[in-house]
Amino acid sequence: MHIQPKASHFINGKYVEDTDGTALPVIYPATGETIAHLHEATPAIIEQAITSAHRAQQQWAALSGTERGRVLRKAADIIRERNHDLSVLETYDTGKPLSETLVADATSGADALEYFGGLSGSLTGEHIQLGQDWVYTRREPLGLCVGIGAWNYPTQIACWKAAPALACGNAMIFKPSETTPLCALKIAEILIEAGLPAGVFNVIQGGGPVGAPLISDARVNKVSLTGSVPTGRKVYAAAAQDLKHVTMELGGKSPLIIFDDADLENAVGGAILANFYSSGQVCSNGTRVFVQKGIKDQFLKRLAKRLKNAVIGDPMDQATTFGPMANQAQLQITLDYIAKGKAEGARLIYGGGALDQPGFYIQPTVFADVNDDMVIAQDEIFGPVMAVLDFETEDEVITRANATDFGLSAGVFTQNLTRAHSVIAQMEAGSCFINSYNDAPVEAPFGGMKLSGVGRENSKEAINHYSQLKSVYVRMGDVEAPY
Ligand SMILES: NC(=O)c1ccc[n+]([C@@H]2O[C@H](COP(=O)([O-])OP(=O)(O)OC[C@H]3O[C@@H](n4cnc5c(N)ncnc54)[C@H](O)[C@@H]3O)[C@@H](O)[C@H]2O)c1
Repeated sequence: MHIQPKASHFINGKYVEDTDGTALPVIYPATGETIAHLHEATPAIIEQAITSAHRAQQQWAALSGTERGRVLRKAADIIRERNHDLSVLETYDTGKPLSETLVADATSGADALEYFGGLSGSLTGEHIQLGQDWVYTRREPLGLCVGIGAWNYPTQIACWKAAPALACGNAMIFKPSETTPLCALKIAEILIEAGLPAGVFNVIQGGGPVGAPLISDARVNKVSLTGSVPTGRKVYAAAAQDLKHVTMELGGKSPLIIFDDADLENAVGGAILANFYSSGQVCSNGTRVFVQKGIKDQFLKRLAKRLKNAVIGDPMDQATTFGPMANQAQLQITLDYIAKGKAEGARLIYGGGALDQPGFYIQPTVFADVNDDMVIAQDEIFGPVMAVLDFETEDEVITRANATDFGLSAGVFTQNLTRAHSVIAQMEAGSCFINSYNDAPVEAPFGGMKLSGVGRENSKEAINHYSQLKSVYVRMGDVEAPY
């Protein structure tokens, strides 16, 4: 297993290095050790990536959808064959336990490539008869797309963006998060091995200073960002200068509503999945857990008991179910929020501190008796901190659940399915769950309302965000001009 990649960037089908770029250490979150060194893209690297992607796009778009799809499906097969190695790499990049990465990262990326590879041969326009004249539509690619990733799901994010973009005949330059630069390079390598023409998918490294010039380049037609709301505002504003297409997958502070009549074990399990998977670093997490008063005490008791079963430790040990945070900065942000929660008077019922060992480890943490106006109930923490809030009535909880500028996800646990559908229909959120939480199959649209995003990833809907329609009017008779 080679952790140090052959070079920092992957452009025009090859690894490329430019050591003039600022050094980017890759830190293994479980130990704090530096495991690889990469370099931020220089202006020369950025130009090389844009030139090669721009050139390769037209050749790629000229293939039939079926031919493009074959490449994507082959890449999906290779990813599945190498799932173990790719999962180990994802664990090195993020610190997430192997027990998670083996089932949720490369496999999810392969699902996206397989799904969009299957769809690409069926992308068609329409024929609209208008008397003897007619209109037909052509579904055309946007051109050159830029993908910018967050650090929590580096393989999945690269594939969720690349798969629909490439299926539609676009080229892509993907810039992973500067803290998790390794996995996207492997995806680029695999796509070439699967037959993708050189230059159609490129990876360059760096932070905001590398992302910004990509967005402002006139040859770029679309930007798809996964990141925080503040970054989303900047990227959206930069893209707006040239009215470029955007997809924005941003942050959240999602509500999970548990009614008295919920199945207790399922509700507790849902709350655990909604807060502690990937050590809480999931955008759609249901971190405001509204629990109806009648079930509250039992819920907290069972939750605390089940949390004791979390196995915190070496992420490479498959028995481990809770790994470190992805980086030191995020660990500190999370600890600061825990301190705020204590200072605000929330009742700490589980966890609450960092682990005294190397690496960025923190305990899964639960606060009860949280009020709507506490900072821990309002801000996205992006760490393993659950805020439990009490409620009494359905109307009350709907109003309080929606009282946020975010709108990524929402969940409800109840055995009354009429109520479940009615409550979910009133949630101002894009990705919702009934008696479940955080399922993200490629067949389902994924994305947020309000400040949580623009556009949708996955499902047939993503095709609309990586292609544009041209309509062509065809006159069969003579042109009748007024003069
Ligand atoms: N909705 C989703 O699908 C989803 C998924 C995962 C994470 N997220 C969100 O991502 C955030 C955590 O990730 P993060 O800390 O990496 O986010 P971030 O906003 O700090 O960075 C995201 C990406 O944007 C790049 N970037 C920063 N400034 C830029 C600029 N001016 N121009 C271009 N690119 C720029 C970064 O280098 C990084 O690659 C959380 O808010 C989380 O909710 C959302």
